[in-house]
Amino acid sequence: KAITAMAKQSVTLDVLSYHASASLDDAQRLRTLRIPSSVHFSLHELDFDDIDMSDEDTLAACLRMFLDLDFVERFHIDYSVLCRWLLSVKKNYRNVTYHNWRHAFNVAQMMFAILTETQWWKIFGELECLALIIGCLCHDLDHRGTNNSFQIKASSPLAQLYSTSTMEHHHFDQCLMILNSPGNQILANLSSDDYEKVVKVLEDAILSTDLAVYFSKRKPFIELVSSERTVTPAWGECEERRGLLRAMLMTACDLAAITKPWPVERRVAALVAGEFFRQGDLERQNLNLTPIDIMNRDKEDELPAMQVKFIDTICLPIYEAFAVLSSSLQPMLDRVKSNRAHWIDLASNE
Ligand SMILES: CCCOc1ccc(S(=O)(=O)N2CCN(C)CC2)cc1-c1nc(CC)cc(=O)[nH]1
Repeated sequence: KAITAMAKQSVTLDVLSYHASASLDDAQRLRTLRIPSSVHFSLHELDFDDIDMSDEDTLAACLRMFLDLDFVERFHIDYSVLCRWLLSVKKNYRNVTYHNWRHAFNVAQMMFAILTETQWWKIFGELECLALIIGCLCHDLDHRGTNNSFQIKASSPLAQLYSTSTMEHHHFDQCLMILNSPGNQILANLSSDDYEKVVKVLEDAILSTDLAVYFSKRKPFIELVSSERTVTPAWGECEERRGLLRAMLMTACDLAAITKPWPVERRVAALVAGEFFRQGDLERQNLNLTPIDIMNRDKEDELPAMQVKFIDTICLPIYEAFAVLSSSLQPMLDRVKSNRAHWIDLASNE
């Protein structure tokens, strides 16, 4: 108990020292920006690509999402606080190859696009939509570019704090810390009842991005989809069904690069590979371990075959289920299949 408390203390100090709130003039500048429309930013598009956007554009696009989902009015969010909160969230992503601010931003945009294109925002209601968007923006906060098994193998301070879903618990911790930091409290004007509901949904959403949790929830979700075939208004009254759909939505948005046009998928896969290979290097150098294949630079030419396995075992089941639930999501499934064909092509050319 004492050890855990000390570990928490030392990690918290380490994390607090890292936790940086946005500077006042950054927030002031963002505050005075004119915010273009969601059409200008293509925020409703399922094939969205952030490559041509500046960091400032991504922040303006987040403000646009909050404005269009009516969060600012409905939850009386102070606009300056929202600007500072967005900057603080962005600042607490590290400069790693893949799990950085751009990844979080893309996940949030995909959530916005799916909730609006399917009209499922009506099923979840404003509170749960607010939690989902905040959850997407915060779901990988302070990621170090290494996965849960690395934390355990390195017996990192985070692994001493959380033995399961190690990183995801840390991302949630960081999310709460920023939400409770002075000048960043975007939920300050929620009733305590609403605040508690948002935080509960937020925790479930962020913890759902651990693929281990996805594997445990996927079977009941697929059974629900095959019996229900569509999301009816009745789901609005069923906490269990909404919880399952929220969890699957987080995974679908987290892995959505696989559903994007080939130029996007191949670019993002290179970032994922870069981060995996760096972890493999760390495992060799620091832990004196031989990395698993996906993180082993020496097996780089097997990457296309790995992507095919990733698509078959993890991606196709969830995007097939979503295409059944809503025909507006069919283009995502179609692109997963065409990306699979590209990876097969590259795998056979080795
Ligand atoms: C691109 C570099 C290789 O990337 C992969 C290699 C293998 C597998 S896997 O499905 O076999 N599997 C996943 C679960 N692990 C525990 C064991 C390995 C997944 C990926 C992959 N993951 C993501 C999510 C971060 C994105 C992405 O594009 N590709």
